[in-house]
Amino acid sequence: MLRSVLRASTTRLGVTGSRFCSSAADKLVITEVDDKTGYATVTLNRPPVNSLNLELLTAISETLDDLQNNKSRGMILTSSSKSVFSAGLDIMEMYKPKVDRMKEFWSTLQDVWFKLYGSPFPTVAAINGHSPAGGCLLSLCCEYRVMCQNYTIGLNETRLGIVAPTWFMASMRNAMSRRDAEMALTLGTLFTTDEALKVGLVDEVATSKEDAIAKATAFLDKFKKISPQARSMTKQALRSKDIMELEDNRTQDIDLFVYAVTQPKVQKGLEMYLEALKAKSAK
Ligand SMILES: CC/C=C\C/C=C\C/C=C\CCC/C=C/C(=O)SCCNC(=O)CCNC(=O)[C@H](O)C(C)(C)COP(=O)(O)OP(=O)(O)OC[C@H]1O[C@@H](n2cnc3c(N)ncnc32)[C@H](O)[C@@H]1OP(=O)(O)O
Repeated sequence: MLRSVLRASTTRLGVTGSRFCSSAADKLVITEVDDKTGYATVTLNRPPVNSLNLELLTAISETLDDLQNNKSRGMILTSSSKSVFSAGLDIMEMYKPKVDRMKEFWSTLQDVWFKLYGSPFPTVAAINGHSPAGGCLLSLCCEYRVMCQNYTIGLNETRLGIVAPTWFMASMRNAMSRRDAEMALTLGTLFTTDEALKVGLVDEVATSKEDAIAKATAFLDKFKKISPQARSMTKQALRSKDIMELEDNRTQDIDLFVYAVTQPKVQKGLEMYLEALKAKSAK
């Protein structure tokens, strides 16, 4: 039985700050905690495609703080959309950008990655829709991925003429073999659910969102008899090299992002990609 909305952070209009929930529907991130298990289901709620803009990333970051402060027993990350988990970074944050906002945007994405990839509590992504690029990254930060049938997932940055940062790559390498990660990253492969299962990009396939949540819960249940402290220390030790690498290079990483994305050739590529997306959605 879902008990409470721990916190529903940041309204969809992008007002920074937080309010305790009145109506969850207008929140960018909805958090519900199950009374019995103590697990939090965190639902991304930025229609139509949960593209990750500064406001949504801020809401995710605040939610992860809340879960950590409340000593969460586990988190299931999912989406309110019927067909998209997350369309990745909001391309509008990168197309004709204002540099100050762009820096804040990237720094907030880094925060989300630190908090999710390094979270002390166990995390599962219930991927109930397409999950390209930044959407795939969010799921890769989790320890386990359950994906519904007939969607696509992958780090497809090279298809947009951009390069996935090294910490995106490290997250993928943590889930699948180095060889498969290299092929996937260089080709910008978007895997179908079944293909993703074969290469280990996802761990289980589900028949519906409910089935995905049930499987995610079963994964979290596996830790019932394991010491939470031993579990989290083990996870963090395994991931610490990747985390320290970005910690040591945060500013350079932001500068590189700004430099790369503001290149005229990259801007042109983003413009064409956006046009193609809009033309497709207009059909
Ligand atoms: C070694 C390292 C060296 C250097 C590295 C240094 C720097 C790195 C520099 C940059 C790194 C950037 C990393 C980027 C990561 C990203 O995440 S980029 C985003 C990639 N995302 C995608 O490619 C997905 C695009 N979207 C889709 O494919 C589809 O929308 C979908 C399959 C997700 C869903 O399909 P549909 O349900 O059919 O929905 P529509 O396509 O009709 O879309 C509805 C609506 O939403 C708009 N939209 C979709 N995706 C985005 C997006 N990502 N951002 C902004 N807007 C998006 C789409 O245009 C439609 O809009 P309208 O036409 O309705 O206005």
